[in-house]
Amino acid sequence: MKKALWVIKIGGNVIDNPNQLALFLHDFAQLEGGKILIHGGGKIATQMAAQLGIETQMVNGRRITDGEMLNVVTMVYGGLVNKNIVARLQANGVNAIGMTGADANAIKAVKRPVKEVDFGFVGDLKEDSVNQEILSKLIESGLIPVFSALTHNGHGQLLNTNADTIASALAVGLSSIYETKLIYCFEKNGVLKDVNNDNSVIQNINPSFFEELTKEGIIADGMLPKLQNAFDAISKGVKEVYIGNAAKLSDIHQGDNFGTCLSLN
Ligand SMILES: Nc1ncnc2c1ncn2[C@@H]1O[C@H](COP(=O)(O)OP(=O)(O)O)[C@@H](O)[C@H]1O
Ligand SMILES: CC(=O)N[C@@H](CCC(=O)OP(=O)(O)O)C(=O)O
Repeated sequence: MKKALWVIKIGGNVIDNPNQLALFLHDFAQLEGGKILIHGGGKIATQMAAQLGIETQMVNGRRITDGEMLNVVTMVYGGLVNKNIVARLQANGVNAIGMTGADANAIKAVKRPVKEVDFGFVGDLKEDSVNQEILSKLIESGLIPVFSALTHNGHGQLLNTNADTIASALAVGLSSIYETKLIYCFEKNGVLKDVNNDNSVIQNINPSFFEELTKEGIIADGMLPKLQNAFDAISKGVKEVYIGNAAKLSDIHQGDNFGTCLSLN
């Protein structure tokens, strides 16, 4: 029987809130078994870029990343955010190790081809992007990898890669070794019928319902790529995918109490 592995993504709005982040990291530390954390930080990168006089442009939930913006996201995701999270996890008794895709050649990406939009230094992931061997070695040695939203192309180029996509690729890539459970944590209670009403959680979503909700405009903005990545993971062998509130991570063992559950049927 395969061992269980939690693959947990924490969103940018929680990272930007010190109290919520502290609570989440405390609960993450209590989760038993193998685990990986993936963090975003898009909101902080946008703020930092603005302070440097660099304008942010997002298309379909992805950041246009020219050379200057790549420098900003490398400093923010790979430095400021990643190292703070690692230090706080260490303080919670978790032997965390900060990672980008370049470290230990953990995740290789290809620069997104230029079509209607030139995204610049943005990386797309492929089926074989995740280095299962090195990651399972890290995990089996008792380390807890903490990934930022950066990958590399194997030729010296760092690439900015959506953190939801990295989480999905890690869950898929490691599913041949572990029974992976992918959990997207953010500041709301789940996928909501009314984005302003945290009591309107939709408990189950399958692909046809997803299509319906998208057409009706109920699912929009950053929730769109999150759900696309979530369904991609399930269709490629990830057993469980949930989207819910970072503050309720300790409920995850009783699946039904945690946000929105995604399934193929
Ligand atoms: N139906 C929905 N339910 C919940 N959030 C939604 C929905 N539609 C759009 N959103 C928006 O999507 C955001 C989450 O996406 P994003 O900001 O990219 O999060 P993260 O940083 O966690 O990946 C929420 O903060 C919310 O504003
Ligand atoms: C290519 C691309 O868009 N990368 C994302 C990576 C960060 C991220 O995903 O952060 P959140 O999870 O906080 O949104 C970005 O730069 O915004």
